Amino acid sequence: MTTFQTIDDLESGRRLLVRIDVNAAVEDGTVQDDRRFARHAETIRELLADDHAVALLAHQGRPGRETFVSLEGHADILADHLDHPVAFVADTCGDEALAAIDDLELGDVILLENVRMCDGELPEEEPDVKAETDLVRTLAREFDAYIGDAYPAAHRSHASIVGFPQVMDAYAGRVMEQEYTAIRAVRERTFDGPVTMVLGGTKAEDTIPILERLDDTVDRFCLGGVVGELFLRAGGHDVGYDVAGTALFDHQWEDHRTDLERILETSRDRLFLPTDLAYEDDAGKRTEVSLEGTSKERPFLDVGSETADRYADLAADSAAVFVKGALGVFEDDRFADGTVTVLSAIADTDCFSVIGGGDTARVIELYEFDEDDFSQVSIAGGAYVRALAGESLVGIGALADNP
Ligand SMILES: Nc1ncnc2c1ncn2[C@@H]1O[C@H](COP(=O)(O)OP(=O)(O)OP(=O)(O)O)[C@@H](O)[C@H]1O
Ligand SMILES: O=C(O)[C@H](O)COP(=O)(O)O
Repeated sequence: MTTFQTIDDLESGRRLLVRIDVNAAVEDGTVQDDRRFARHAETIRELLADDHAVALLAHQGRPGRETFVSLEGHADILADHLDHPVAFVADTCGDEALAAIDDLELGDVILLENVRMCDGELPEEEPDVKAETDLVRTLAREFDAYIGDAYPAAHRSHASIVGFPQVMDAYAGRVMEQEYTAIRAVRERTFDGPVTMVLGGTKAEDTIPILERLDDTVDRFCLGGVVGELFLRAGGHDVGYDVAGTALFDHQWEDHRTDLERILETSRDRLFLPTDLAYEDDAGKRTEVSLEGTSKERPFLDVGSETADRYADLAADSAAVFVKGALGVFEDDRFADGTVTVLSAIADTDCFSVIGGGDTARVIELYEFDEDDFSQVSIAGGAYVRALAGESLVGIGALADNP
């Protein structure tokens, strides 16, 4: 078992650099979901109770995307959860940040600007390369210790995840510790009956390794969302094309076509694909169409009800169900039916269930599911499924290697 120091091992009254992950859905510049904030607030609250000074480091979105915004609003949300001031600093490792860090006193919390605005944070590189970045070299000397709490980003070999533990005393925060322990326990379980995985969402790069690596654990994969459409396209159907300028489909098709076609060929008996899809008609209403009636001129935004019912039956008949990624654009309630139907079936049975995905976990709140109806809800997406598939996460490895 991987072992790392946790915040239980910290002496009180230290100056701490704490990497959290409050990356959230953002619309028109505003954060739409506070689940990750609530979880990290637990770690920060404990650190404050032990009289530490806390500087938070976090990211939001990726350069070039609409969700790549400042963390100013995030500081307010965090302060609400903590019921304690969180001062936002509009700089990450320049003079303004260093001045704010200099002023930091025990019991204070500051949030530094989006770390992905800093040179050196991206791209993914080896930890020793990341340790040499200006970001790490500059901030490391300002603190007594680094706390790695960003479990949802623990699969990314970025400077703020793997660089600091190379050069600083490092500890896991509560989110890192709890999510790691919970997924590890799931991996060790065996189930008396079929195991089903519902895979949707937008990221083929997260889904493809799961399909390959969970081959002997999962008996059936129910596919939907953008990923499901890409598989349908690999099977020769007229879906999975960029028709609304999103660059969600065609780029992923170019990058992953060979894998999609190969997996479809080799795992056909385990893959369940949509047999109908839903779209917005000219009157703005949800309309469903069977696969024979699809056209590449139209965006599909959800699986149809025949597919949703079939997936719900498979889930209800399972000993365990894992969910990653939504089956449709659930943020629009016209296209939430697929995801909500399947989650309702899972909630209504007593199978073991894990719901993961930073966006997907939002469905629970938006559609008023009771979290207790699921065995576990992870705030992570890519990290959760990689860990479930037995991959080691670089962010965990970095904390474990810390002397
Ligand atoms: N057909 C579709 N077209 C466009 N977007 C879709 C479609 N189906 C699902 N989505 C979108 O997929 C998103 C969830 O996918 P994502 O890959 O971000 O999954 P996640 O695992 O929940 O999150 P993360 O990996 O970021 O933690 C939702 O916001 C939903 O709107
Ligand atoms: O939301 C996530 O999955 C993590 O914060 C990682 O974000 P990324 O996929 O942009 O690296």
